[in-house]
Amino acid sequence: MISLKSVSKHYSVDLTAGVSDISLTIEKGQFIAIVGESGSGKSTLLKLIFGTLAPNEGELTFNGEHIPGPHEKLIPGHDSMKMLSQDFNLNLYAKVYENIESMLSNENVQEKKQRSLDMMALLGISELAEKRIVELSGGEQQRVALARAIITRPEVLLLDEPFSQLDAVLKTQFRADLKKLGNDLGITIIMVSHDPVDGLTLADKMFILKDGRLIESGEPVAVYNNPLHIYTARLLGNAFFLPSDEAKLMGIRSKAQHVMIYPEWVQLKSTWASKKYEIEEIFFRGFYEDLLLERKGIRIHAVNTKPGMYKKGQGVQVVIERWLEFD
Ligand SMILES: Nc1ncnc2c1ncn2[C@@H]1O[C@H](COP(=O)(O)OP(=O)(O)OP(=O)(O)O)[C@@H](O)[C@H]1O
Repeated sequence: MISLKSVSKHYSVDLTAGVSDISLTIEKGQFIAIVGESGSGKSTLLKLIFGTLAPNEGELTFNGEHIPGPHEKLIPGHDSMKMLSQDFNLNLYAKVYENIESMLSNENVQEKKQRSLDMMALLGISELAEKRIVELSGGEQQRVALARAIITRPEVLLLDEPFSQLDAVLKTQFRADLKKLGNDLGITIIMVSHDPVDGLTLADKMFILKDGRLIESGEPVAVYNNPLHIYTARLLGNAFFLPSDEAKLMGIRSKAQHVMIYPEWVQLKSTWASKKYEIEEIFFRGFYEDLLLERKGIRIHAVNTKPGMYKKGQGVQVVIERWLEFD
């Protein structure tokens, strides 16, 4: 439904910045995460899709029709899409329900009221209806902004760093809200986030950007477990990398330059293939421990899901069950 063919956008001040030669498709109802390090072109890509930036080259279509750029429309931004940006764009001194209702036309006042009530109920903010925006917390404001964005039933919701204002608890809640909304309303959601966990937990498909280029894409589980690039592995997980000579000392034979291992691939168990390591440090992480293990001067990490089981300095038998090779 959204299609980009060889799309490039370069900013005149810096011709290396922006995005280059991006081709992709997004299906109706998909939850998409655009992930990449800072400056990789995530926001640029989002604005191109919305139509608030025009490409220098290539073509963008929505349901088969050209996406008009900012110079082709009186009010830039596609009519069937809504962008929820980091500055919530709320009327601070108006009440919550007024902020939400103001998105709808006055043609049918009764329907307008009902839709606004339904939307507040859906997002769990009904009890805030009569409060003014200035009286709300950042997380509550974010929900009102989301209600405003989706009350007009856009086909596509674009989110630029939607969790930036939220603490850990609210973030988890808001993630769940978004996932539910996508499912319940069938909205296509395209989210830009610098936190890979957002993409891994929410997205049906991830697009990985590096230096303005789309270097890989796919379902989160596939991209996480079989990244094509070191960059992606570094971005998505707590992967650690060993040069092949060090990997050899761990019992891993590889012709590639680097071996990449996720801590969860390191198993603490004794088999014919296990090697002895010393627990150099234990980092408590709540429901699990991150163990720093050392063998012949080389350090690796392991996940221990039974905190308290091991002591610092203890020797343990370790099997590295899986690794990936990169040149
Ligand atoms: N209006 C602009 N004028 C000039 N250069 C720009 C402009 N907007 C973005 N850029 C440059 O284009 C590149 C990509 O920027 P973009 O904001 O798309 O990246 P991003 O991945 O969203 O970054 P971040 O995670 O830091 O928000 C960066 O090098 C940035 O400096």
